[in-house]
Amino acid sequence: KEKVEITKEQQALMKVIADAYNRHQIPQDVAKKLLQDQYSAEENFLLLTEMATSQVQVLVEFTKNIPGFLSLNHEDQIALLKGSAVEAMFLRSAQVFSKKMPNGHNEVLEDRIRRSGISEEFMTPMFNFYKSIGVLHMVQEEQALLTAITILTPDRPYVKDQQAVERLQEPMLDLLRKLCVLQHPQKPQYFACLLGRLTELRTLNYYHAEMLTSWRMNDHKFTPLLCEIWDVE
Ligand SMILES: COc1ccc(-c2nc3ccccc3n2[C@H](C(=O)Nc2c(C)cccc2C)C2CCCCC2)c(OC)c1
Repeated sequence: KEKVEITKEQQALMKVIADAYNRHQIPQDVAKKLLQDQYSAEENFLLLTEMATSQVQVLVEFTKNIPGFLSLNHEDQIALLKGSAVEAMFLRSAQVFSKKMPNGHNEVLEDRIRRSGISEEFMTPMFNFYKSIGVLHMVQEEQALLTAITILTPDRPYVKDQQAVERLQEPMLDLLRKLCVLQHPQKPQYFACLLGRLTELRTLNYYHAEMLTSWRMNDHKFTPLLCEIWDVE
């Protein structure tokens, strides 16, 4: 039986990533807001663009705390952020969706999201992903590492020095693997399962632009930051 040990430097890395992740979180209040009222498709779209815009801003702050990220080539830093922002948004949404709330609130939240204005065809892939994340019951550290690993994906479009990104991603993967063995000893496949979620996450990239342009309303307005990050307008 392999004895898994987290080294001193891995403990330090975990602390840096977990602290940065906790510091840079949008409050859960979007779920509370959605539970309070049933908004119109227009109001929901506005809420979505506001949430997504602030999510990109906190993602940049979180990424700056990833050891070594700021020493990457500057164009590559932009390419990594641009390439992972949508996935980080869905990963964050999945985490918010999976949070256990008082009786019936999770069902109300799902219903509000189903009727938010998003078109029918995208609900299945989106909720399938949310539920596949939910059943994993990830701890904060795993969520933080998974977000860092998503950002540090070497084969994003336009990344020039992929090796440099791999060198930053590898220690995160190694640490996450150890954490999974220690946190979920009864689930030897847990680490592989987490990485499988990242593959599922990439498929949502293909849908996101159409999810937005097909939102049940006319004249979809986006912030300049979202035009940069989302393939819209
Ligand atoms: C591109 O299309 C999307 C993306 C995300 C969601 C989404 N899934 C959610 C799961 C739980 C809670 C809220 C959830 N959201 C939106 C939200 O704000 N996501 C969110 C963001 C954007 C940043 C940070 C953090 C979060 C949670 C609500 C925006 C207002 C209408 C209802 C969805 C979505 O739902 C239809 C469609």
